[in-house]
Amino acid sequence: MDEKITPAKRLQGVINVPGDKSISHRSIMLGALSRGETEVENFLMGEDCLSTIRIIRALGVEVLVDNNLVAIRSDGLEALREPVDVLDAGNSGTTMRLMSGILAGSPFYAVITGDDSLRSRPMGRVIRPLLEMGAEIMARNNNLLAPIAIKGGNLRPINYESPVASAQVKSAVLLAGLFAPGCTTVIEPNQSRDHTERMLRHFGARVAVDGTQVTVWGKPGLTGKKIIVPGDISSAMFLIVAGLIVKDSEIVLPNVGVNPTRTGALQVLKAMGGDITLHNLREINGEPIGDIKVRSSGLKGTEIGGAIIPYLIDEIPVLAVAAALAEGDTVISDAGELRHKESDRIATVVKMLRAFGAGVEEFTDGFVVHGANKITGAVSETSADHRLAMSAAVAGLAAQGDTVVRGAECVHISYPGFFNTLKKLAV
Ligand SMILES: O=C(O)C1=C[C@@H](OP(=O)(O)O)[C@@H](O)[C@H](O)C1
Ligand SMILES: C=C(OP(=O)(O)O)C(=O)O
Repeated sequence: MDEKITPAKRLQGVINVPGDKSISHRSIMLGALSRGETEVENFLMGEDCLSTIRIIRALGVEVLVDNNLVAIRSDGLEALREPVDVLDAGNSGTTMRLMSGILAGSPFYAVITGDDSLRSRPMGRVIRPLLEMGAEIMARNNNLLAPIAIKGGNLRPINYESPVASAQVKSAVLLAGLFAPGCTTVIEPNQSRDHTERMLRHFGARVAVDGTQVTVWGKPGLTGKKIIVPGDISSAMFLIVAGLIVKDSEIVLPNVGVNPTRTGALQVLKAMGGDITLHNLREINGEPIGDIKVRSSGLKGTEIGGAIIPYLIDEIPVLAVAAALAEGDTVISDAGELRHKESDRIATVVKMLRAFGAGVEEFTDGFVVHGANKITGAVSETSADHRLAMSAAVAGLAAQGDTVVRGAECVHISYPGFFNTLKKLAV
């Protein structure tokens, strides 16, 4: 499906962004491992999270869906049953990697696969530690790629030093650690998002965090809980950048998750000169949330690299759009992980920005954007990558001339209703 974007004169409105994708996945998985009922409000009904629901159902746990409300009923850690067919994680890396940890702990045989994109993404990073914990695992291409066949059970706890800062790797090992007697520890090179740690505590697990080191105590008695999913800061970021780069705009986004391991892009945009303010800060189910207000601003180029990268990894495509309209250069480095997402997001972002007429140079682990105060409308291919499609649409709002976003239906992965929201804001 193609979506046509016309330049916006200004953007104005109050928008409730959909529920956080990372937290939605985890609410279903931890609900399925907890005794009793878990009720999830504001669940993200995006394709990725629906893949998680389908898999949990295929493992024998009841999941009821009513609009954005989800209820899970489970008998606890040992409730899952051997699935009769292959499990399909679709486009979702989070589903495949976190579920691999749960399957490694469960005493039965299961095979998990995904779409073309997911079958080309690195899975050795979760398979290696799970093998070390004692799971039997076979996967394509020498245990590097899905489909992954897992015969789980009888795990031992490990101390795992992860070579990558990845919440999916950390979470896979911590979730497997729930099934192992004793303490399982993960150490990361830099801290990644900590939703798993926060939610494990909420459900009653014992978790210790010391800098980049996280330990979970195995065999906990988890109990069902109520979860209210905050608005997704990663989805909000498309509207925030749009509000900054389209003249005379003012947008308010209530109830958005502002967990510090997710707000790197807010820091960067503020340092670039963005008028972004946070209001009504509070906490729900162990996650900080607040209301975000953004006004159009003149932006300056910046440098993005080092320990902040995991705190803004999914926002780099849209930050690159902001950089294209900023004064001066923006350099993004230490971001090699982008090559392992739904598309190779270094190559695809560079190609997208060039289509809009921006000056960009590609490196192995990042790129530099030569900012200018003008970009021109483009036909943007999206490589079936939701974040690319939404970034191109945001660029189109501030470009001169019309833009066409090809394959725009992929936004359903994380932000159903995205294009309607843009239309509503363009008063
Ligand atoms: O744990 C999660 O929910 C996620 C972790 C990140 O991936 P990595 O762990 O591969 O960095 C992120 O890019 C993804 O969108 C969601
Ligand atoms: C990388 C992403 O998700 P996942 O790894 O779950 O496919 C994303 O949503 O940008």
